[in-house]
Amino acid sequence: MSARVPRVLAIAGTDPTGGAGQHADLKSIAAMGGYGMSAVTALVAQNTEGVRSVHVPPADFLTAQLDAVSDDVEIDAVKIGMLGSVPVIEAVAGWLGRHRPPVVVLDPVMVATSGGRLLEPDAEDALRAVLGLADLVTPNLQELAVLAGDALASSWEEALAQGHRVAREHGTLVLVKGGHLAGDRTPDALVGPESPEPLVAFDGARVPTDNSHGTGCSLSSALATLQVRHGDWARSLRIARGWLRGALERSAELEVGHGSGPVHHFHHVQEALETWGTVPERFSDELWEVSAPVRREIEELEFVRRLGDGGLEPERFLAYLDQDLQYLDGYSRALAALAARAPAEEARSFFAAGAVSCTETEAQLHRARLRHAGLEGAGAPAGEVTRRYTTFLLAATAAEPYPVGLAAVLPCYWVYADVGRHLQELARRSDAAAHPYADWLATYADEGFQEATRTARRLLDQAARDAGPAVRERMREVFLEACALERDFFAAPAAASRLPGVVAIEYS
Ligand SMILES: Nc1ncnc2c1ncn2[C@@H]1O[C@H](COP(=O)(O)OP(=O)(O)O)[C@@H](O)[C@H]1O
Ligand SMILES: Cc1ncc(COP(=O)(O)O)c(N)n1
Repeated sequence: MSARVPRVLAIAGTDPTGGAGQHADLKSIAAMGGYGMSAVTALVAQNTEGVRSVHVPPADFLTAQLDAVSDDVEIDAVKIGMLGSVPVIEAVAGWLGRHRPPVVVLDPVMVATSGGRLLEPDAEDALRAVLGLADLVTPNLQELAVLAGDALASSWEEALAQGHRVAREHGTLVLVKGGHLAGDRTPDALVGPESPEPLVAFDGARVPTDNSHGTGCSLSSALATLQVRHGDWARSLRIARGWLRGALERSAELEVGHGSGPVHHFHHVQEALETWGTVPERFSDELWEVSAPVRREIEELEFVRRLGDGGLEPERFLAYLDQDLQYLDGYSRALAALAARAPAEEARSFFAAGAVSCTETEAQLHRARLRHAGLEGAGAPAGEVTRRYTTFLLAATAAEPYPVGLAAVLPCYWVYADVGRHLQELARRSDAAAHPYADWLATYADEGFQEATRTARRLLDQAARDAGPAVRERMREVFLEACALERDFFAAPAAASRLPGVVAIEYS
């Protein structure tokens, strides 16, 4: 199975009402996850009620379109629909001879569901002659009879026999379709040249609707796209049938035209659109907004104000650093736990690298500062807030769903980066000739840290998009709880604290 987006070219006529021809093809290709392209064989003035007139541009112009595509784009599959006339059939056959893509599906369009002729009568032989160029041919019952040179099949068994004859004569697979059978069943079967027994057959109840304009076009282009993905016609047909059934069932929602209306190609996207509507474009924007009061409280803390203006007593700063060092130990473990649970490689690498950076870079910087002040790192026992915050992080990252763990670790990046910007601003405004913490504050504004914050935020938005409403609600709760812990952490050194070797400092 190929993970790439299949590049599928539809060679077909037009339908200005968008339900059949290449318009249906492009929608079906996209609906099946492919990238659709189209070359026009004929311009058809038609609607859901009938075909009014057909204009066939010179065959050379079709060749020019086809060459323009194949000279530039690697084509994974071609779906051929309305060909219309002998010169057009020859142009397509000539091009296929030069640029045969791996998958070729031919829908031998002859007459529209609404009744108008789409193939000149003298072109039937020419069309028969090119059937062998296709891997799969998808005639409806009437077209099958013409290709088999027989009368319209009056039963499913007769249709299968005709399908086998066509398959044997042209050495290709034939999809025998039961859409035009009388009765309330719509079977489809794949028949090969070797045996009249179908390679695979599906049956299903007819969807009670008149909106079958473009079903043949839609099914054949969906099959071409799916075949690139799966390389298995039976599997492709199973998927395409399931999708087309939904498109027929939901066709009335479109309210297009007065005749046999089009099918709803993107019925399966409707629900996704409704879900997306409930998720803000960036979930993190919403989190940021609800956390605004806590962030204001942080900015107003005496510790933060004094750190910003440089007036903070060194003992309190060192006590803060000492607790932060112990916090980093827990944070690093939480990031490692999150990395282990990250669903994709990017997030796994990012958080694993974050865990390493906590212990190798940041903790080392803290230790160096503490040593510089004559203290060994992690001198005081972990304070109550430090313990509460790290326990919370470890529980969220290890035991809650991955998006919730991510919401727990994000404030440490984001609130920290934000507080850092605020502190830098305070430092710039302060008249302290030599700000004692200037170099330390500069690390907050470090571009690498800001970039890491942006990445963590993007990963959270990604996780929120894939999560359900209950998980998003929990993400909101946990994010707010982490913001409150950030506040408490900054507030803690405001209390007197004690580090070994430092007099009269007590950390709460
Ligand atoms: N009312 C319906 N209910 C369920 N499936 C249908 C219905 N009408 C057509 N189909 C399916 O649509 C596909 C196109 O079939 P058909 O209508 O025979 O071809 P065409 O559009 O080329 O005339 C087939 O898979 C057929 O089974
Ligand atoms: C340009 C064009 N191509 C094909 C069809 C067949 O449509 P249907 O699938 O309804 O038979 C059509 N009506 N118009």
